[in-house]
Amino acid sequence: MKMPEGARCHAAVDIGASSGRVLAGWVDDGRIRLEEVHRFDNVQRRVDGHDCWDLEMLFQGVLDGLSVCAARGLAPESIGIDTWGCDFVLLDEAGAVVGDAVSYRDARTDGIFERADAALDPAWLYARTGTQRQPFNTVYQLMALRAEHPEQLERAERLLMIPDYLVWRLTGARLNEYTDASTTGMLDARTGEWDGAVLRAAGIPERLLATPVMPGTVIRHLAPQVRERTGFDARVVLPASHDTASAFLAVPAQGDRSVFLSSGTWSLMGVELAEPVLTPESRARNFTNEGGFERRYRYLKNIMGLWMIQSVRRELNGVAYVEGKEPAATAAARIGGAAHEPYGFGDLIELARQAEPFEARVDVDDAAFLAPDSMIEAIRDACAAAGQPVPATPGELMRTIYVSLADSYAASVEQLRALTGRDFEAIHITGGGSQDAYLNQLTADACGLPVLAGPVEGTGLGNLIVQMIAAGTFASVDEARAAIARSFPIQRFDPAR
Ligand SMILES: C[C@H](O)[C@H](O)[C@@H](O)C(=O)CO
Repeated sequence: MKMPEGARCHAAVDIGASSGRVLAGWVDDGRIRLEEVHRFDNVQRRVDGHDCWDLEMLFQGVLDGLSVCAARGLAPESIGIDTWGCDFVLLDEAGAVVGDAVSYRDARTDGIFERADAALDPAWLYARTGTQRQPFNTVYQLMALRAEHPEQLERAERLLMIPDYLVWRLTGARLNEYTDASTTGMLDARTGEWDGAVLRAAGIPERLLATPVMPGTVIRHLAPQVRERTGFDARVVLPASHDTASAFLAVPAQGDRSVFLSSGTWSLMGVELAEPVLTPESRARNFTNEGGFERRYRYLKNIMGLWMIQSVRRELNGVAYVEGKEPAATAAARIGGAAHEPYGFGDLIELARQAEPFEARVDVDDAAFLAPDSMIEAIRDACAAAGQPVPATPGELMRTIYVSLADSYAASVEQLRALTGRDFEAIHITGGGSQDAYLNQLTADACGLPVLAGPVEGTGLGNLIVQMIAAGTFASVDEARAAIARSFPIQRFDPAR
């Protein structure tokens, strides 16, 4: 696709748990155009007994992508970065990284609630922060770090979330962006400021954190050494740095009768609200109140998502999730996996279809599925423990995941109705998972609502529209969403009953 002369180009750096992308985007004749200019791997490695992100690899991937933009004549006027939430980097006074960027799936927070709850009463914490209870929330990761390496917290001067860290590498600005800060479990949900009482109770030094900066803020130009490497200059603008915040912005819905589902490694299902919901009922259902663009709230549930499918696929294909960890092989062999290797996602969907009417259900939100040595065994064990049929083939295993995910979506929609008092007309699914027609149909059937699938580029697109709003191309999120609706195909799935 050729960018017309005079079009204003922006670059979205969008990094997920297994890969990163650099997208160039512009508006042409009222439609948003996108081009993926670069894709790079995001690999975790074992460092000192922990699963860690490779920060250098990520930063080089960003620089490579920006250089490709310039080489293709798509030098952007602004750049925004979004990534997954909860994970962070510590810097010392001189700007050296302290410790490692440990992944949220690392075992350091196993059993953390037993160790943390006395200091951080869960009901008290939820009433202040409105953050769902997940062992990998930044606040719990920091408590685990303090127990293992108190010297690191003492040495550290600043905490940057992963996108903040990359912004710092690009510009030299050390800041904390608001939407990603809201995944930490340390923000006051009402004010959007760091909650001093929570920080003190958790033993986290307040000096680590700076006043959260809102998405849409223009930060700085690229640092001189970065400019030299990329071959152009640009402003770095804060998008909604948490990828889920960006994904929700890209949902082409108007009004408040839609459920949003950002479908990728996680399934993030919820709605946009003007105020947080901090009630005991909301806590009991483990809904989270994450911060969004223009202080809107993303009221949602983190559902285990396509991670279960990705993990089974890796296991069947004998691929390790973390470099340096042996992939589990025996479980794949037990269900006849090796016979068909390598499996693509399309193969697995087809096998699930062929396994119908097999049905077994697991609670996809069970912590047993967060980072098991073998996802295949974890699912089979959960079925056996619940007296369900135990999947014996890759197809039956896939059916179990699909049916269980659709059930979990249906339960979340019911809970959203009860907790928000809203009635819903449709479920909008964005992200890579929106391409899975099999899951879309199961979701429509289980929820009894039409599914509107697309755009596939949820997170990157949301990143771009905040840059476009900052540049004055769109006057509002509603205007940008209307442009998304006319720019990308949306596929409809009606419930069978
Ligand atoms: C830790 C998860 O990645 C996070 O909670 C989720 O919201 C996300 O960032 C999905 O990409």
